[in-house]
Amino acid sequence: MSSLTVQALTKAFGTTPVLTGVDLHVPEGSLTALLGASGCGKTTLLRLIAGFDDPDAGTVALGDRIVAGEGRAVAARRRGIGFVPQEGGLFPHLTVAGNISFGLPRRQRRDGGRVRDLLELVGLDASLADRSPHQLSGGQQQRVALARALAPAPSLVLLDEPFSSLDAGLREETRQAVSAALVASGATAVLVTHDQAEALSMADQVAVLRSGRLVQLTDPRTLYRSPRDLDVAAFVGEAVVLDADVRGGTAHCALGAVRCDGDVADGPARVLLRPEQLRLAPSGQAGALVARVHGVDFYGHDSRVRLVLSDGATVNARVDGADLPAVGDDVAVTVRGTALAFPVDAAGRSVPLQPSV
Ligand SMILES: Nc1ncnc2c1ncn2[C@@H]1O[C@H](COP(=O)(O)OP(=O)(O)OP(=O)(O)O)[C@@H](O)[C@H]1O
Repeated sequence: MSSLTVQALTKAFGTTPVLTGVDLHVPEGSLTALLGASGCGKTTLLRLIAGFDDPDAGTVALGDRIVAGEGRAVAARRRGIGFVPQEGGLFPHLTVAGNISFGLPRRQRRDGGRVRDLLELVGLDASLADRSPHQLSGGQQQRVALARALAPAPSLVLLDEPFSSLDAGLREETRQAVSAALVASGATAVLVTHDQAEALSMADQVAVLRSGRLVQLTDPRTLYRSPRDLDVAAFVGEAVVLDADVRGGTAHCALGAVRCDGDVADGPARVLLRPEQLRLAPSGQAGALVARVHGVDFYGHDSRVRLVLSDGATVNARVDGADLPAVGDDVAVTVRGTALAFPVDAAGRSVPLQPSV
């Protein structure tokens, strides 16, 4: 396995820029999720890394070997990159074993032990080796596709929205199996997704792309807790955003006085909280702010309670437990933990806390 380093990568289709100056380093043996809205350039970046397309400028390197840019354009099949497409892309006329051993040298193809090891790696029973792809579930097909990609011990594995065609239950189970297989094989991997839960739960680091630019690259916890701007905040989870006046590190907003993270300048700001930071109790609690419930969405494991604050602002709280308030109830709201404050400029826009990557 190798590390992956992308530097100043730029690509346009005709006159439309699709990627602009993307810098990305994926350490050896780690998984990076490329996260972004539809059309932001995720697949294009993956294709440039794989060698299916050439960049206009910038470089792609596997370890210290440049495979694209600076006058080099190593062919896709010579990059030693494994690829897992959206819907498996298994060869329908080959068995599972035939698919997995397809990219192996002829001598190794007859080695049944290698296929069994790879099936075990992706959490599938060896008895599936003789089946045809159409005799497998969608999740099993994706695991076979990963086994096929890992078979020739590639320097890098690219996964292009590999779970998007699976239903919710199968998706979670397949994600866990794929994660475990990637870790066990020590693979360096890049996963394209527009699903924030997938990115946060699977990746060592998340690269957030917006309009062809990398706007933030960090570990999942930091991304969720300290997004660089409010758009990233809303993209990686539900956000409670309120206008505030910051004084001495405390934000005064419709939820009362809330301590801010880090050093924050005094002045107008927009503060970010997450819905799970809001605690609800029966109204009448001394000193607590009162809000009216105008909706409850029950999910089983937890619920979203939609609230209207006294100034008319609407916010969502995520609460667990079966003892939920009813629509129309007044509840006391307290805030747990700190808020992230984004200063507001003269035009009333919130200012990012960090430059783009
Ligand atoms: N071959 C092409 N020719 C012209 N435009 C293209 C080509 N491939 C992609 N694009 C455009 O480049 C932009 C980025 O596309 P890309 O497929 O990389 O986005 P994406 O983030 O992967 O989107 P999605 O999540 O919907 O797959 C889009 O506006 C798309 O229309």
